[in-house]
Amino acid sequence: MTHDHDLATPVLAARNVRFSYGRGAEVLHDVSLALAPGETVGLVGESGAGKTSLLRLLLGLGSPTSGEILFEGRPLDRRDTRRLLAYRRAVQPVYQDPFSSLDPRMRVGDSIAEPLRSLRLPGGPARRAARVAELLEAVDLPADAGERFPDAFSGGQRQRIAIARALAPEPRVILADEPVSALDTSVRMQVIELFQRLARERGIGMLLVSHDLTIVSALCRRMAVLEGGRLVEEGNTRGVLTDPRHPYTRRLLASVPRLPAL
Ligand SMILES: Nc1ncnc2c1ncn2[C@@H]1O[C@H](COP(=O)(O)OP(=O)(O)OP(=O)(O)O)[C@@H](O)[C@H]1O
Repeated sequence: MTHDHDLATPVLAARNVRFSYGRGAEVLHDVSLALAPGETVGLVGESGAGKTSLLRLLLGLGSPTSGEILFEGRPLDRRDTRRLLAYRRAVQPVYQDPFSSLDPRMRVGDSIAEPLRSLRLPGGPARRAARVAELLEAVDLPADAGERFPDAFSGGQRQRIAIARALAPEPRVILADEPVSALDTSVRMQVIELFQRLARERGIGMLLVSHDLTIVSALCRRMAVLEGGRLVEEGNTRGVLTDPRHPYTRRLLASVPRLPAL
């Protein structure tokens, strides 16, 4: 696998994206957002703003009604299977609910190894087992965790397992939809710290959907604000949180009980 990626080209971008579910009303109106290599971006906005819809399109789980999703600078072509495979390896999701994102009948090690198989990464069983051990260590889980089933683990541990699985194909970006909001407050910060470490040590880019500005300010250098399907503000997180330009962002900030320390 080569790692000499072009540092100037965004890994993933939405360009003038419009989207509606079936014949329903449009839920994304001309949204453009780019993720540079290794960049951490927070996507915030109230419930129904379109955050999850945008994430789904970036994950390839649907197509924009108009506009494009660009991977490494070029639109995705469904017929180009080689490039599609590279995209599926490079862009990995982490979901909100770690209780429904893992197959309860599969041993944790098999769940983590599953993307290696389905994304056709080279290596046989021995190499996969070594990789699973490495991934468990990367997310601070004991080596024997791979032998057990998901029900042996707490919510925070399950989210670590989901993160290990997302890391398996050596992604360039992780798209995380409210990855800690289902967890107990006591373990939230630990999972956030894990994301921070992965971004720092592995240079993995991150698009983090959250309604929690404390988390966004801890993890994301840049942030974008969606309101009613439109990107109304975007910029350096510190800048946006200290000097919000858009009235909607000001209201969002005002609704946070305690402003994150900047
Ligand atoms: N499967 C669906 N079919 C039809 N409409 C949908 C579907 N999923 C979402 N919507 C609608 O699309 C709009 C945007 O929803 P979306 O889930 O993307 O927002 P969100 O910002 O992620 O909200 P939340 O924070 O509540 O998850 C909403 O009006 C929602 O009702």
